[in-house]
Amino acid sequence: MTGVVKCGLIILLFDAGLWFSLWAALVLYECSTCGGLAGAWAFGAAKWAVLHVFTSTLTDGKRRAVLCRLAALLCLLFPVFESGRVLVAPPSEPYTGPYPDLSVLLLVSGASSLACVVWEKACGDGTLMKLLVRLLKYFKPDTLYLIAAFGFLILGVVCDTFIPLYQGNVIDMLRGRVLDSSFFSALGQLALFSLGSALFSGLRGGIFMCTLARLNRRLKHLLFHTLLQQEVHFFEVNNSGSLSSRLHSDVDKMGRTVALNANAAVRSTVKTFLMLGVMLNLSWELTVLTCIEMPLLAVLQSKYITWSKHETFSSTGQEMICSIIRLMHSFLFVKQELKDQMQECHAQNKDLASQTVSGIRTVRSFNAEKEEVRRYNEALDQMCAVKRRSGIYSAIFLLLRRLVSLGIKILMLVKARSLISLGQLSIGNLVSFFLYQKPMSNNLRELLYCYGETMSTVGVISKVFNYLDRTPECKTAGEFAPEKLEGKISFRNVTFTYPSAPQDKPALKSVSMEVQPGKMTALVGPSGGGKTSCVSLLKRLYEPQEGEILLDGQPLHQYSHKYLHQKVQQHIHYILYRKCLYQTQKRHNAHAKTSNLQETADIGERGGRLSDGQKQCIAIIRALVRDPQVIILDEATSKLDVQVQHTVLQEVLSCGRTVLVVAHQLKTVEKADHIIFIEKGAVVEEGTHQELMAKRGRYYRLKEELFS
Ligand SMILES: Nc1ncnc2c1ncn2[C@@H]1O[C@H](COP(=O)(O)OP(=O)(O)OP(=O)(O)O)[C@@H](O)[C@H]1O
Repeated sequence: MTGVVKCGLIILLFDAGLWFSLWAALVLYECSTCGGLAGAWAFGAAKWAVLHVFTSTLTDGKRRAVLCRLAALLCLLFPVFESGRVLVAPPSEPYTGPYPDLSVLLLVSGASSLACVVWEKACGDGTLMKLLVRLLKYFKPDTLYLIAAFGFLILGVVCDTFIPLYQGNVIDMLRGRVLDSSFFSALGQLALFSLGSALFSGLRGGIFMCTLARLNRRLKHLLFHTLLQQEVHFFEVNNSGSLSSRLHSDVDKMGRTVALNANAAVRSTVKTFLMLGVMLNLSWELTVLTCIEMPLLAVLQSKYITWSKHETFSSTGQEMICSIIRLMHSFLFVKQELKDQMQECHAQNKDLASQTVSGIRTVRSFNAEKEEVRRYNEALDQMCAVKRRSGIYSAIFLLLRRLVSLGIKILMLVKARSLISLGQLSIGNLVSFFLYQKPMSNNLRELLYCYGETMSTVGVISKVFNYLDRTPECKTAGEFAPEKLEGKISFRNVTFTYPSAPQDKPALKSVSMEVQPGKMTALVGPSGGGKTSCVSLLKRLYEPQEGEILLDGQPLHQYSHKYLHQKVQQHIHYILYRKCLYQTQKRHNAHAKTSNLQETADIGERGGRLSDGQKQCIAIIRALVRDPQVIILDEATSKLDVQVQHTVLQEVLSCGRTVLVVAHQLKTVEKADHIIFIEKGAVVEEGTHQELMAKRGRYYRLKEELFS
């Protein structure tokens, strides 16, 4: 048992002692009255002062917020409740003050402890509250909608609350000899409240849904925008699946949690208090019996949790108090856990099926159909097992819940019989009470469910906020955008290590090279030499750790982002829409000459119905659409035949463009004005094809190796 729980119990006992002292004094001095409401408040205030000192002594002066809250509740709940009761439903005899009543003591102690536990578990270290407050700020543009929705919610709840009361009144009137006019007026009021409830609930629901849709749109837009600002390395360490899940399911979930749960929590809280007031007014004895049902169900639930973890009903020997403390937190959590598992299984199954279908060519070539079916079967079995567990859970819990409800109902009927025979309760009142009982339990259950749901989204909300708060780790672009660009590129002592690679394994080591404007320069070398890394740096996908890259003598990062990416283009196999293809086709006749693509042709998903050569043609021509001054071709023509390669290169080299070619086919680069040989991240040799062949160095040997 934790120290705080021990202290809490001692405070509860001490408070009970103070109550008993008051009652003993009343008996001793034969007082029939104790100052009425003023007496209740004076007793509460005096008790608060004593409990405050006692709590400080107990905790050696260390202020424990939870214990202070408990002391305050123990002292103030009673006078607040009594004042409300006397003001709302004045008793027939004058109120005498704090009277000796054990049920009052138990009720106050129980309600205070429960409130503290719920507060402690719900707010904990304040993380949840901070996250929720931040999330609520995103609702700011919809403040008016929210005010309207909550207004309708409260009106709907008030109407809802009075329906059973009027139903009971109408039933009472059916039995007695009452005037037609009173009967019809009660019926009219009942109809009015029912209509009001339906109308306000409908309006509330509609406005909440609209607000939620607007919030989702806002959050998704913001998150998508933030994600697209991140550096490339971010996308290397976060896979696309998890980012897309953040963007879609997580944002939906967090919006839904706050909007719907806040809606449900406010509705249930207001309803609970209103109903509790009416029920206490009808019969406090029956109300106490009703309130016992929920904690009992919670105990059953916690027992089930123990059973589901150890697969046995045997007692774990845990102390009762500890399990009660954990109770509120764990209530409905098995269900939540199973729900999470089920979602995970769904996602896995979906992922597996879509991976297999999209990679059907690979599956077929490896004759892996049977293996894929087996894997899918395994995933389905897992899903079945979770569903079975969930089914067993539901069946057991439903049975126990029904038994508890039945037991409580029998007790209530026995008590109601004696109250009716004593003339303290009418049949109509009893019917009203029963009509309140079920919604009351539902409200409490809904409150706990909202709490569970909100707790389960803490992780989701903080993950989304982490992404929203993330500042990209790349240099911000400058504003430089000259009218004329020659296209001269210089690498000066560039050293670069990929963020995800070990620091002692640089991809480029002190690379210095020049790409002359209006000329074709080729980067060649063995695989993994560093050619693509040069291209990535030129496109500012990464920043070099040392050295600099200049474009027409200006550091790359000084250029405006838009300008740089308009003027320096790389062909990329990035098939988006067919529309894009035909825009391209209109501007470049070369497309018609090279790709043989018909306007009506369906290119399939991600251009799956195009040949590799056609894809390369489209990629090059699309890069040309923006009329760049510098064009990068990284293995861009490897799938084209010699004739088409020639047409494409002619098109690319027209208009005095600077062309940087990366190719393994040395035939392609022979025509280049300048060839740079890169190996192990360093420039090994450079010159024209003839110069390098005459030199008989690495270029010559690579060509010989390829030829042989
Ligand atoms: N995203 C990355 N993260 C970490 N290391 C990388 C990454 N991309 C490339 N590398 C490493 O950097 C080195 C240079 O790779 P690069 O892609 O530039 O070579 P390349 O010459 O273009 O090879 P290829 O001709 O096969 O395309 C290699 O050792 C490679 O493993």
